[in-house]
Amino acid sequence: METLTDKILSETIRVRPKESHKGTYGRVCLVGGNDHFGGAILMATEASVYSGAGLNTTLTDSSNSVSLHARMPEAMVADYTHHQELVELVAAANTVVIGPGLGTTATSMTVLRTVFDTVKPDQTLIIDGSAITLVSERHLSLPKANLVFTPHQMEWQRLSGIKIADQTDDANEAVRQQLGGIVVLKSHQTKVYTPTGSFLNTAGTPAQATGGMGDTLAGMIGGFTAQFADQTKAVLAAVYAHSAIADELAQTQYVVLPTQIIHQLPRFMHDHQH
Ligand SMILES: NC(=O)C1=CN([C@@H]2O[C@H](COP(=O)(O)OP(=O)(O)OC[C@H]3O[C@@H](n4cnc5c(N)ncnc54)[C@H](O)[C@@H]3O)[C@@H](O)[C@H]2O)[C@@H](O)CC1
Ligand SMILES: Nc1ncnc2c1ncn2[C@@H]1O[C@H](COP(=O)(O)OP(=O)(O)O)[C@@H](O)[C@H]1O
Ligand SMILES: [Mg+2]
Repeated sequence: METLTDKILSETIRVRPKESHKGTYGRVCLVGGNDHFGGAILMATEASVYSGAGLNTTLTDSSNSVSLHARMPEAMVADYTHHQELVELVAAANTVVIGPGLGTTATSMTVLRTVFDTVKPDQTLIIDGSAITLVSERHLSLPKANLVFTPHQMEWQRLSGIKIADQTDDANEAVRQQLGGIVVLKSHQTKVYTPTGSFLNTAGTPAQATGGMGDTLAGMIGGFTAQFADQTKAVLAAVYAHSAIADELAQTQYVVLPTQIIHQLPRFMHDHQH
């Protein structure tokens, strides 16, 4: 297993060409946030915006619309129960993030099915949080797309059937092969299983153990994959940057909040562009 270092940042985060516009930096569609978990999709969206994705649209419960706009006028917002709008916005995206705060109700399931039925093989689909739980419990078949799963250990237990104590590299990689795509197995030492090898993230700190930290990572992976061509490197760079920023902040902070990581992103990416 390879260890992730700063190198992945300079290999991935490109100096922006002068001749470019918002369309150059990708469209991200973020789907989630029910009437109880609005904060999750808010953090995912903010992470994608601050990572530099050119256009960001959030599909969520209508009760989250005002708070989302108030925090992030940069993002567009639509109601995820409007079927046609959901289909059109998902179809127009380069990257789709589904799951942060989506919940596991009948509405959550309808939204997830619509997204799975709409995505195409050239799109990147990040499956996080409740979406992983729904896929596991309802045995949903997965769409053909560049799939990125971002489970924590309990969500991986649900999805893979491997108990946390038995989550060895060989067992995890075997299930990744069945699923296809990339698996970001989140823990105090996150491991990323990809078709081209496995990677260990030694960055990160217990100061990160706060609700919303994974929602933030999902949004960052959205922003990075929409902008940077090599999808595997984009995922690895997002995973590393998320923890490396937390390590910087933890030098002087007891806890690091997800939104604090988000607000460091433009500065951190500036310092590591190549
Ligand atoms: N502000 C918000 O709106 C928040 C919404 N959230 C959303 O809530 C939904 C449910 O997600 P949860 O993860 O809370 O619930 P889950 O029930 O999926 O997982 C949490 C359980 O897994 C256990 N666990 C074992 N190993 C773990 C590990 N390495 N990391 C994390 N947990 C581990 C925990 O102890 C806990 O019992 C998701 O859609 C998520 O996006 C959470 O992200 C919390 C914040
Ligand atoms: N002790 C820890 N050390 C390093 N990273 C941690 C630690 N605890 C949590 N994290 C990181 O925080 C994130 C938690 O993700 P997740 O459990 O999905 O959070 P949420 O769903 O609440 O947003 C992951 O990226 C994980 O690696
Ligand atoms: Mg999570």
